[in-house]
Amino acid sequence: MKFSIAKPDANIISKLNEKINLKTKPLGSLGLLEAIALKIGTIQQTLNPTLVAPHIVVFAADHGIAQAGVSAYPQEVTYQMVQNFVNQGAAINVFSQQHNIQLKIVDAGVNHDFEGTMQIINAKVNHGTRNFLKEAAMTSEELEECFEHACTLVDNIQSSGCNIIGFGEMGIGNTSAAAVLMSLLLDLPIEDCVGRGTGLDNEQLQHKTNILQKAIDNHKNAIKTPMDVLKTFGGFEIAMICAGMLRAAEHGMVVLVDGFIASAAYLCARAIHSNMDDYAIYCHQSDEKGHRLLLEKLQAEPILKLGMRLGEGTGCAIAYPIIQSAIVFLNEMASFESAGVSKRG
Ligand SMILES: Cc1cc2ncn([C@H]3O[C@H](COP(=O)(O)O)[C@@H](O)[C@H]3O)c2cc1C
Ligand SMILES: O=C(O)c1cccnc1
Repeated sequence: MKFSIAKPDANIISKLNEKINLKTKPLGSLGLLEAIALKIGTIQQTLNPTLVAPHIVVFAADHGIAQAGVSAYPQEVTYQMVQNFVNQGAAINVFSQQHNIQLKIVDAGVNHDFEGTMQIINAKVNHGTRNFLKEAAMTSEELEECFEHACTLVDNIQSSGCNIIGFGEMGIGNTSAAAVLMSLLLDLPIEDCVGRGTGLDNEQLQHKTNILQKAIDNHKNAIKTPMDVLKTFGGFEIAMICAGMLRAAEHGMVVLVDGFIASAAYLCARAIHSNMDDYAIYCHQSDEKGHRLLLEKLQAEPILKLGMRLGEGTGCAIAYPIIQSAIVFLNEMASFESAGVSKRG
């Protein structure tokens, strides 16, 4: 599948900077809010950007690698949490509701049959991936299916008017997949990428690291492209987030990047299309060990650092009102001239 993501015209940057600098404040004093306003203005090619119909899409899927004892929780938590999403009980439910963000829950490949639960979008590719310690997590056809589902979904959301979208995930074992993606796509030792996920102790963390190193060794000769990495070690939810981000960028939408797992999907997306970076806002720095280094490698300054390590898109939801503040100051604050305030001498 090919994505055509335009490089936003940089001509507007000087005009946006001028507008930002003429606001009644010392130069640069709104810090990261100024960078966010500049980025969204550039994406939308306007001095008066808007945020319309914000959405968060949570993709859920199971992982064969969970059989290797790499998570502190059992696999059935994935489907139980999907039911919790439907019943409005999860963290992402309450935060999305708090900020008027529309939430969509997608079964990307959970090892459970939901039997037509209305509120779940059915994009099930399989009942979980295969165990990548032994074989590739998915087939090329399954990966392609993930891309198709995600693109259709983002097309539908975009045609409802949405211009800002975040992606979340649920899948026991997915910090393992994400750690391998990070290690291979950023060429870093696996030890620097592996973390405690849902809460492993030191011994379990060492086991997880050993397993992931073994898995990398088993497949390393077969991996050449970012799509190979995604197919071999990814999850259905991670592949759908990757494709969803690419499609959203293609539509000129603002893409909100959540925590460690969503960021690993983002690494795949930017490896597939280098213009992806122009559309991304990094919502928070997760407490999962590899995330600080991942963001550092992207030279990304996250909006928040709250010690959160949950996923589900919660970082996107929590950061959203701050992004709104960036838009509000750009559109509504007075300028030195309109307010009759003297400029710097
Ligand atoms: C109750 C519960 C709710 C969650 N919501 C997100 N995750 C997060 O934890 C999982 C990844 O961690 P690991 O790789 O260690 O399994 C993912 O499902 C992620 O979304 C949760 C985990 C649990 C247990
Ligand atoms: O940052 C995340 O996305 C994360 C970290 C730990 C567990 N689940 C998700």
